[in-house]
Amino acid sequence: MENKEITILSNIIKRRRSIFPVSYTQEEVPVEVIRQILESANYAPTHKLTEPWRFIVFRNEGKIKLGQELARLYKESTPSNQFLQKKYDSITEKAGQASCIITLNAKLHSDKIPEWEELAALACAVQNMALTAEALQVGAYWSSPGMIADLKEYLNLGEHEKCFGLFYMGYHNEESREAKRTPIDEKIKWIES
Ligand SMILES: Cc1cc2nc3c(=O)[nH]c(=O)nc-3n(C[C@H](O)[C@H](O)[C@H](O)COP(=O)(O)O)c2cc1C
Repeated sequence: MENKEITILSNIIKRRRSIFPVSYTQEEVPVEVIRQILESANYAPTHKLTEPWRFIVFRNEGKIKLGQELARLYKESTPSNQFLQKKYDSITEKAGQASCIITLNAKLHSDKIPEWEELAALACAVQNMALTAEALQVGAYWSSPGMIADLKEYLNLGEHEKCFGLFYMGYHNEESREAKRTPIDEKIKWIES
C-alpha cells in the first residue's frame, strides 16, 4: 500500500525552492499564516533543549524601515570605490516587494553548548519554516548579507543574541523549477564490514 505521508513529505522537500522578492506578488501574507510558519520552527530539534531560535517579524512600515537600515549599513560598510548604487537601491526595493521579513536570530547559551550547535538548531528551525511556507504556497528564502553582523543594535538584541539571516516571504507567481543538485550517491560512503 502506498504510504501517503512519505509521498507528501518527499514532494514538499523536493519542490521547495528559494523564491526571491522580485517574484512576489503584492498580496499580503496574513499574520495567521506567518504564525503557522513560525509554529513549525518551534518543533526543530535542540540540544539540551536550549530552543535558541528567536525571530523578529517586520511587516508594513517596519519592513520598509528595516530595508532602509540595511541599505544604510551597506553604504556605511562599503568603500566608496566599491559602492554600487544599483545594489543600494535593490536592498530597499526587496523590502518593498516582500510581504514580510523575519530576522533569524539565535540566543546563545555558551555555558551549555557551543555556538555551532545553536546555529544548527536555528537552521533546522528555518528549514521547518521553509517547508511549511512551501506547503502553504508562500515563497521564501534565507538571505545572509554581510550587513546582518551590524544589525544587533537596530534589532535591540540581547548580549547573547546574534542575527544569522533574513527570511523574506511573499506569495509569488513563479513557475516551479527543478532543484540543481548533484546525485546523493556522490556524497555517501557506505561501510558495512
Ligand atoms: C544559510 C543560507 C544562507 C543563504 N544566503 C543567501 C543569500 O544571501 N543570497 C541568496 O541569493 N541566497 C541565499 N541562500 C539561498 C541559496 O542561494 C539557495 O538555497 C540555493 O541556491 C539552492 O536553491 P534552492 O533553495 O531553491 O534549493 C542561502 C541559503 C542558506 C541555507
